[in-house]
Amino acid sequence: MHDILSLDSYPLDRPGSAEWQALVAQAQADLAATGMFNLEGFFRPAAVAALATSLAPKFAQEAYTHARRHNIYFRKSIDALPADHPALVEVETRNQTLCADQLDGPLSRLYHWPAFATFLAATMGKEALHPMADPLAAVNAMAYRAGEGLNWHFDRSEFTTTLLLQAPKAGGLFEYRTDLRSETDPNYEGVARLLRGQDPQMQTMQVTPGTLNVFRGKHTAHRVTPVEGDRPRMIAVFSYFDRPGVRFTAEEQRGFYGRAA
Ligand SMILES: O=C(O)CCC(=O)C(=O)O
Ligand SMILES: [Fe+2]
Repeated sequence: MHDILSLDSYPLDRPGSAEWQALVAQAQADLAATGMFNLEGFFRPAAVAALATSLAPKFAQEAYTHARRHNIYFRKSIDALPADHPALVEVETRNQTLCADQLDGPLSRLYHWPAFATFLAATMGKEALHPMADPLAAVNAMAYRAGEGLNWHFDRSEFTTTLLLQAPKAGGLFEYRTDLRSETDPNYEGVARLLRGQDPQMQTMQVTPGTLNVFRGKHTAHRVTPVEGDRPRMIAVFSYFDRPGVRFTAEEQRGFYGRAA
């Protein structure tokens, strides 16, 4: 893994060592304070540049154009809400996705490296995390070209792990509103206010390519604003779960990837 990861700075290959424990403790402190942590330069700059270059033609030729209108919940309806409630207002998303079965190479290697899941589990205070058994969802790469983004949503999984591969010239900002809802309070009025663009607690995160970001997105609403300019924003998304064998349903696969596998 030394060829692609900065293991001198981020000793994921030495689980249990003092320096590994210090890194885990720092990540946990960041998560508690801000709902996320970033490891800047986690992926080596040369490796991340090479990966972006190698993925560009794949995006052009093979990617699924994910284009749809959806609400912040990615659900057709919410039992407690009338269909015209402002929390259900629809937004538009459009981006390019490469699925796990289209990604061999460094992203797949990292996803299946047991020490990566071990580290992520430790930061989350979990005994273990497991790769998905889903041939499409496990690890994805997404590209956002000019005018494309990912609109407001809550994640289905408790947290999301991403690696920025390429930054756009402008736009493509990651905007988020921490703890907009909770397990006990859906805060529909707060959701409506955010969607109206009137939430003063909305924040923006900017990271450099090669940064590993772990983000608690289940209750923190977030979006990627439309990219501007001719350099796409490219990002990898890694999905792990508490239990082994997790798969999307065929319907979920078709919704996200336009095909089932
Ligand atoms: O592209 C990003 O930075 C966000 C990705 C994201 O929110 C997701 O995959 O759920
Ligand atoms: Fe998300």
